[in-house]
Amino acid sequence: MSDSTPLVPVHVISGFLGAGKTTLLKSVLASEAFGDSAVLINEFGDVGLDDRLLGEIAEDAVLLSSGCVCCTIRGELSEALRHLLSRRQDGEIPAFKRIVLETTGLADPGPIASTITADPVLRHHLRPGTNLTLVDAVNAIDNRAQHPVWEAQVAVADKLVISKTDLVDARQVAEVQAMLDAINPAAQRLGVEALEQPSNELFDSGPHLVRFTPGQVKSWLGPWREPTDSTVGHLGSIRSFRLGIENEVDWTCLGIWLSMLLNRHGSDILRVKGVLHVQGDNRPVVLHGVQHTIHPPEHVEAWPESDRCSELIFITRDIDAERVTQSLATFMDRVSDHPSPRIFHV
Ligand SMILES: Nc1nc2c(ncn2[C@@H]2O[C@H](COP(=O)(O)OP(=O)(O)OP(=O)(O)O)[C@@H](O)[C@H]2O)c(=O)[nH]1
Repeated sequence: MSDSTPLVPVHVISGFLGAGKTTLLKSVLASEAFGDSAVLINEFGDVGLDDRLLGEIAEDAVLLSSGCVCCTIRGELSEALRHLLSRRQDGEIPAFKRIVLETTGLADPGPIASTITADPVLRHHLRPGTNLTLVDAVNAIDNRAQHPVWEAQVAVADKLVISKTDLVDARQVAEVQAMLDAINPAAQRLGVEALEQPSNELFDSGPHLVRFTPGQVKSWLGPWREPTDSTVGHLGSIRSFRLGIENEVDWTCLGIWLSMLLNRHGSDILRVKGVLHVQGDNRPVVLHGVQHTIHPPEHVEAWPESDRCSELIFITRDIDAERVTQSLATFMDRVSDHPSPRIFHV
């Protein structure tokens, strides 16, 4: 486990067609806070409309007046990322501190993390960053009903922003918010001002970037909102739940169980986040994963005095809390040499 890393984060702007991704990217590019970014736009089809909207962008990476490097992905993401790195290495483009990737509106951003971590070259230079998902307030309810990828985009988000709130009434915004609470209660919510005046807050999440004070340790898991009765009715197949683990956790045992779970059900475990009290370790360990990928666990400075209970948050498709709780409890019981902790879900 490493405490700090020089790897360049790859942040992802996701959201269904027309949600406002390019509009946000334009604000990002105009903002001084993001002057040292490389921007990748993943276009669907042959004609890159967004790059025309952003200005004249050639197929190869170009330097924008903002100081950012921008290019369009025509082939595989891994190739585009390698190309960007080799051009940086050769001094053809300036060094950059982050990569911002705008996906197509039809993309599931989940596999992007594993594209980076599974590639032996990319993982030496890059790491997955923040998944930011835009949700169009006008069309969210219909999009959810008709396009399963909409739910996947919401489920993997670290941060969610509702766009176009100016075009709907307060009741509709509240309904969209409730829907998001039901799917991904742990994602941080940013207000619409985050789109107009982008700040570092857009892409700051992840254990890698933040040095927590003890009081903030659990806050990394995000604000947990209990789904209300009115939202539970239309949860669909995606659900979220929290596992609490009392007493210290046998890290080896938990690691094996999680690998087995993801190996078998990875495509249905959309997101896992956790803060763990590991046996023999005084510092909290944070863990996060997206689908098949679990990122290397990292230490956080210290626990708050009052609460050392481990927590894992799951967002799953067609897998319920009872099953996961039972599976972990049984595995710990049979495999761990240490007394089994009490495991419960909420
Ligand atoms: N009224 C209003 N319009 C918005 C807002 N955000 C984006 N738009 C408009 O919505 C339209 C689509 O925005 P884009 O930024 O192109 O959306 P996108 O997600 O990049 O779209 P695709 O590339 O097709 O997936 C544009 O006309 C934007 O000006 C918003 O918050 N309010």
